[in-house]
Amino acid sequence: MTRIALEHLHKTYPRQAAPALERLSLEVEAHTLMALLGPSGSGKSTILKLIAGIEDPDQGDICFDGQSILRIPAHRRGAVLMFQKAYLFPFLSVADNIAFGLRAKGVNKATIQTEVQRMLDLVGLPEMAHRRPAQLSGGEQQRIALARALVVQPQVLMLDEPFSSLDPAVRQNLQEAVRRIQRELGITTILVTHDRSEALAMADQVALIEQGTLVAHAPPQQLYERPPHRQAARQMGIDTFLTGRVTGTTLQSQFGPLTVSETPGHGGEALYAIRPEHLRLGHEPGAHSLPVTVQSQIYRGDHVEVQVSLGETVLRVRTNEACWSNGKRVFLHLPPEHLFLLKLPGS
Ligand SMILES: Nc1ncnc2c1ncn2[C@@H]1O[C@H](COP(=O)(O)OP(=O)(O)OP(=O)(O)O)[C@@H](O)[C@H]1O
Repeated sequence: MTRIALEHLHKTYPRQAAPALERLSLEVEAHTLMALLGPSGSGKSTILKLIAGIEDPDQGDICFDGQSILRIPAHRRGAVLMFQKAYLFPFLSVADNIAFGLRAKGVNKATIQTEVQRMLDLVGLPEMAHRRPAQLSGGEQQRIALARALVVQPQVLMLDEPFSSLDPAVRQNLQEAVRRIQRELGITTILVTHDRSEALAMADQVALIEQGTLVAHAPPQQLYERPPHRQAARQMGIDTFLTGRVTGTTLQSQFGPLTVSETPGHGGEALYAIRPEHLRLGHEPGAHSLPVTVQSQIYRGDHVEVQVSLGETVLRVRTNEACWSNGKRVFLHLPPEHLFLLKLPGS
């Protein structure tokens, strides 16, 4: 039942010119999973380190259910952290690894035994109690690390890229397990990732972090389908932006006139975006098309990524056909219903 509030967090590491976090505020509702998504070095792990008490903020506050935790020592905050590597104790059995935190708390032997088995069942490895970490696969080690983190019944679970060293099948399997367990226990969880699909698949809310600041946060589908501004749209994989004035339903874009169905309600400059999978390529012009030149085509199994140039601008199109030869003049279709408005910078 823990709601986390990060309030104007500011952190500059010693001998660093730029702050790792710049007055960042964010709330994580109780029982939910918040994914922090952002490029390398954007400050995601620093947020976890501040919550865990590994580092202290220069300014700002961190509250659990309205109470500041900054004066509470790290080991009493009830926040556990799981990393990319499992860091299990190699000479202890799986059961002893999981029991470690309970022994440190002086919990009696019978309770420890029950709790360890409960955790092994929870992470789907009920028969593994007597194995050593070296006898487990990478995915199994991560499940044991999760069991070890959860056995102490923490208030907050923090996951720092816990799946990034695993192969895709194991990774998906563990993502699903973590999501199931998180929901079952209702534990407030923060997941750090730079994998967009992972954030979208797992989170109740996704927070986009860039250069130590919060760019946007919203439920995954909302953020993916309607990012609020260009910066968020870029992080959601969009790179086709159109600007210009709208008269009636015609956008006088930098590439030529285009029909839009959503209009800004003012006569000034407007900014539109369209997802790569909503762009269409064709050999014939149409009502909502622009002439482009094919630059390259990359076959990606479930889709083909085609890069086309429109004057100086290069755009990415996601299609199902691999028939676009380099240098060919074709037509890029922009369905009006998929062109959506973004906030203009400073608005
Ligand atoms: N202990 C430290 N001392 C000095 N600078 C640090 C330290 N830890 C992090 N930084 C710097 O702070 C910034 C934010 O780092 P942080 O690890 O929080 O980013 P991140 O988004 O988690 O990156 P990644 O995805 O690569 O793990 C980076 O510029 C990094 O170099």
